[in-house]
Amino acid sequence: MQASTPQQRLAPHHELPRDAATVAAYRTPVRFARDPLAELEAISGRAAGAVVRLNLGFLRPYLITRPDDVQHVLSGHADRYVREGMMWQPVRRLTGNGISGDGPQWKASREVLRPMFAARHVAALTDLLAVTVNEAVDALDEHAKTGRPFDVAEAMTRVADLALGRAFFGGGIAAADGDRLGQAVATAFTSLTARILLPFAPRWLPLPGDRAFRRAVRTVDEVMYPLVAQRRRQPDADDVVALLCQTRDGDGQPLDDRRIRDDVVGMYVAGTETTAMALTWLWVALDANPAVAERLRAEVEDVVGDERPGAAHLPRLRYTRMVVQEVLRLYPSGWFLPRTALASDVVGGVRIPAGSTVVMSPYLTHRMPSLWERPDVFDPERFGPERTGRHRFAYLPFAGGPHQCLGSQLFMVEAQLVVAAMLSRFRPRLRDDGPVHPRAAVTLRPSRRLAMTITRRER
Ligand code: HEM
Repeated sequence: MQASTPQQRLAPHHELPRDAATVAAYRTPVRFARDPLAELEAISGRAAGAVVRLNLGFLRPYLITRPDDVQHVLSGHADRYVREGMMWQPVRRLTGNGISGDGPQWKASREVLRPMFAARHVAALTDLLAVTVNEAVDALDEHAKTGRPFDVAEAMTRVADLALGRAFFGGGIAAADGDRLGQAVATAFTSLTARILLPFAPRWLPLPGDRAFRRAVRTVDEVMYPLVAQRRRQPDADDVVALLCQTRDGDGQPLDDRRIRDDVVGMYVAGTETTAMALTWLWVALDANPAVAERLRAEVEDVVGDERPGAAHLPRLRYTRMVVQEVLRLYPSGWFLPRTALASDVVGGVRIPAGSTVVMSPYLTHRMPSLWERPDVFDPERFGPERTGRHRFAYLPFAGGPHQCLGSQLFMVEAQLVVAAMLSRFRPRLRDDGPVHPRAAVTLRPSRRLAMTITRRER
């Protein structure tokens, strides 16, 4: 028998599972509370891809960043990990247990919803999206006339709300109800922060934000249920609510009102804030990278010129697509993905006991120096056609595995249209109000308000 070499003895697959090194993040509570992202980035940098356990005092999640390990949890062994605990429990009080849940109810919802996001359907939706985006960007013209700055995040939220609103509700929702729904969902989300940060607080213990949350959920119901009733009376309408009203479940039964309400709200929650924040970061990235902005402007000029951007322009807006992909690398709206382990497991050589919380973070994986050359540099060329061979889970703004985002194609189309509509009409500039960095909320938000001024493009 041949003796093993030291390298063979050290090879990870020969090692016995070990306990994770624990990082006492609670020892630096002030730093952690002030800027959890920066702390997590520092911890992830020191761990260099190893699975570590964060001791946050009240919660001790395992942090998983290496693509192989992320793939293990999200895809290869996804059946061992569920969306329970941490942020999921509170979110579900808004969205119910369908598409944003897990288990059989989630599966049934996913099967019903997936065909609605197939390429064929997205292509059919593109014209509607183009009209919506063009209208929303037209509305900014007043700022070009007056020179008055506007809040970028608010403007992008409006575009995202309108776009998904039209796709989901067609003309079936009055503008005022659309605004009420958008605001209620946003309020419900922000008022959940305390519940998300204190996942073990019992339901009976009042926390800040609880009342606002309950009010917001009531508003969501007041808008949604009448809408479902209306669509049941108009079965030929062509939008997502109408399609759901016509759908039968696996047993051939129509979907009940509650299920339609839950899945539409679940998709709305998943798709609006994420889109709005990604579009907001886009302008931050362009402002900080004038050479990229100039090349983008030239592409839009060349492809769109004086026309109104639409489906026909999209295939040629190649650099635009690369820029959007790079925005999602540095600023992935869905920056953390928590799961609960159903059974004990071994990930990256580390023992994960049953019941543990594990957290994957596209934000951290996208910034690992072992995966990305000069990870802090904004460089759309990373997504050029010749760049292949990357690990599937090195880049995961839309996650992966069975819960992979349903709206990724819709988002890419919308983002290309927004860039093209903005740059074919305006020259945008952010007001210089000092540095801005990502702040961790349910999505990745800018650390301060961002004021934009626009002037009309000279023809
Ligand atoms: C920049 C835009 C977006 C980002 C970064 C994003 C990101 C994500 C991520 C990371 C997940 C996986 C969550 C998990 O694994 O627990 C997800 C799921 C989901 N996303 Fe998106 N998303 C975006 C836009 C959209 C849009 C426009 C829609 C439209 C409806 C949408 C609908 C969904 C749905 C329904 C799920 C749940 C899928 C499931 O669990 O089966 N997303 N998204």
